[in-house]
Amino acid sequence: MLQVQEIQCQYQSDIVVDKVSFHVNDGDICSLLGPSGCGKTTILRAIAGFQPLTHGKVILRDHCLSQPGKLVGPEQRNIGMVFQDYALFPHLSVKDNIRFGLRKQNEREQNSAVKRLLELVRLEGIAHRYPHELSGGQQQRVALARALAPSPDLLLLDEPFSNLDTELRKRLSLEVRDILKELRISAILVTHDQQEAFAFSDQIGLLHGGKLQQWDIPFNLYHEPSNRTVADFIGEGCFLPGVIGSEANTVTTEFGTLMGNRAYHWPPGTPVEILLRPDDIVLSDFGGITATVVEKVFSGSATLYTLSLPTGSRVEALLPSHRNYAINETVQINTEADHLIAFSREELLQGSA
Ligand SMILES: Nc1ncnc2c1ncn2[C@@H]1O[C@H](COP(=O)(O)OP(=O)(O)OP(=O)(O)O)[C@@H](O)[C@H]1O
Repeated sequence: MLQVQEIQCQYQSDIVVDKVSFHVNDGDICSLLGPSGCGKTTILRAIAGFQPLTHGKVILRDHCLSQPGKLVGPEQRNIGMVFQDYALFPHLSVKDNIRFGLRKQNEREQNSAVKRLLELVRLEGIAHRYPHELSGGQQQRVALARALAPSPDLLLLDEPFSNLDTELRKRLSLEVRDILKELRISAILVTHDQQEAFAFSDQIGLLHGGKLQQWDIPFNLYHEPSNRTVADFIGEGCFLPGVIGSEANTVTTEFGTLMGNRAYHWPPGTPVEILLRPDDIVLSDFGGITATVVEKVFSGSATLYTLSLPTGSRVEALLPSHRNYAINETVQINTEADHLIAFSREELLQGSA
C-alpha cells in the first residue's frame, strides 16, 4: 500500500535520513522507533508531504507522491496526521473539530459520520464541550476522530501519547490500535518508547543516525537483532565473551558450551560476544555458576539484578521479586537462551565506534 523507496532527506548539506526503505501493507500498524534526532519525524513529514526528498520515492497505492523535484501537497495525499500536541481548534467544540475533517461532505453525511466517530472514540456524552474542557486523553481521542473523519488511506501518528501519564498512555495506545484494526486503517507511529512500539505495532523500523537498522516484527527485534546497534537499543541485556565451539551452532563461554538455534558462520575458535537478555538467565539448583549481586532494581513483580560472574563479566537477570537477594549476596545461575545471538568482536568494535 505504501512504499518508501531509498528516501533521503537533507537540511542544507546535512543528510538526516539516509536511503531508508520499507513498505506498509493494508491494515498494518507500524512504528518508527529510535533515539532522539535519528530522523523519525523527518520520515513521517516526508510521507505526509511536508518534507521534500533529495533521493528516492514515496509511493501510495501505486501513485508516486514524492521524488526529487516532485512533491504532491499534503492535502492531496489522503493521509491523516495526529500530533503530540493534539492541534485541536480551541474555538470549536468536540463535534465541530471532528466535523472539520468532513467539510467536503453534505450536512446529513457529516452528522452521521460525526455520530459514528464520537461513538468510536467513546466521546458521545461530551460532544458539545470545547478542547479546554477536556482531559489530555480526551483531547487526543478528538484529534484521532478528526484525523479518521475523511477515511484516510494511511494515518501518521507523531508521538501522540507522549503528553499523557504512563497508565493513560498505555490504555489509550491499545484503544487506538483496536480502533485502527477495526477500521482496517494502516498507520505509522513515531515513538522513542520501545514498550509502546512493541504493544502497538505489527512491524517496527529501528532507526539510528538517519539509517534504518532493522524493519521487523517486535519479537524479532528483541530476540533476533540484526546488528549491535539494534541489540543495544532494544531491551536490556549484556554481552558475554565466548569463542565459537567445534560444532557450528555452539559458543563456549563462562557458562560452559551453549547451544544456539543456528549455525554461526565463523570458524571454530573465533572470539565472539553473545547477547544475554535478563530473561535468558535463570536460577539454578544444580550446576551453573556462582554470581554476586552488584545492583538491583525492584519493579513490582520482578527485580532486575546486575550480577558479577567469577571472571568479572556482568550479566543482568530478571527474577521474581518474592525472592529478595541482597547486594553482595551470591546466587547460583545458568542460562536458558534459545535465541543465542552472537556478534564477532570486530562487529562489536565497529558498532561502538
Ligand atoms: N528544520 C530543521 N533544520 C535543520 N535541521 C533539522 C531540522 N529539523 C530537524 N533537524 C535535524 O534533523 C535530525 C533528525 O530530526 P528528527 O526531528 O527527524 O528526529 P527525531 O528522530 O524525530 O527526533 P525526536 O525523537 O527528538 O523528535 C536531527 O539531527 C535534527 O536536529
